[in-house]
Amino acid sequence: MIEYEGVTKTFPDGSIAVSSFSFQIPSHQVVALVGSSGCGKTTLLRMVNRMVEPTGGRVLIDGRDVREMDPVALRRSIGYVLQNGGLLPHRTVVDNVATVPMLQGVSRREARSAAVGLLERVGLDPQLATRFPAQLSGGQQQRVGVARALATDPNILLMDEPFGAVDPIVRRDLQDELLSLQADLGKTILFVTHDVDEAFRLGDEVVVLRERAAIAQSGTPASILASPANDFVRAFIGADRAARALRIEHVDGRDVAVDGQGTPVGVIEP
Ligand SMILES: Nc1ncnc2c1ncn2[C@@H]1O[C@H](COP(=O)(O)OP(=O)(O)OP(=O)(O)O)[C@@H](O)[C@H]1O
Repeated sequence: MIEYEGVTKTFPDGSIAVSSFSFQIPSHQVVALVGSSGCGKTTLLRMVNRMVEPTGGRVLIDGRDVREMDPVALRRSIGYVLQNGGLLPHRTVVDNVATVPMLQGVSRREARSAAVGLLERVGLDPQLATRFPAQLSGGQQQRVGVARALATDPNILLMDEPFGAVDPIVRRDLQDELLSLQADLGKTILFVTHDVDEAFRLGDEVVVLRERAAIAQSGTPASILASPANDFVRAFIGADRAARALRIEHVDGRDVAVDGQGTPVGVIEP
């Protein structure tokens, strides 16, 4: 479990990125932090692996204050996926995935062979393993980023807008892939996005943030959709969502779900 206890971050220039944020991320769950640009999502994420140190409050992992942990060991024990992949440009795909395990003492051969397995696992053709990152599409690079984050078999994955830079179809594929990996692996995942649909699709729980990481609402996607806590959440989860509000029509003895524009979107099973 990851716990934020009254966490605050004031940067040296006086800007307050996070003000008194408290939240618990249960183990083996995906929690999606969603909010507009600049609301403090990345700052929150980076506090877990100590890339940002809070100026107040504490972050605990399984009851232990992260400040008591060695930052390098901590970072190596937590998977981190960034929007642009964050891959090392001068190393091949397979070596990008194998590097951290090798730093941890795994032999080159073993690390490379595990890396190829992981690349397959995230849906990447193993033939691409000897390419360099620049020779891959954006979506393929993100898959490598996920494989690399998983290479040390961490309990925690931090994902910062990992699918933000790819087209909607590839994005959807990557989301599916993550959901299927998570069904097998059961990691504790903290996922940052500004896209409400993505947050609702991936999060077991969603935290809607406003400026300075104030929690506007948290809960399951269904509970937030069913009863937005206030006008901010209502506006944030999308004016267009009202247009998408579904209704049931009876057609040929079956219940068909129809959206706000009258487009049938599916059949309701009895
Ligand atoms: N090193 C820094 N020094 C000063 N201010 C910073 C620093 N890093 C972030 N901030 C400020 O803190 C606030 C939160 O930034 P953060 O990157 O956490 O937001 P975000 O929600 O992740 O935004 P985005 O979605 O645009 O990445 C912003 O106002 C930002 O300008």
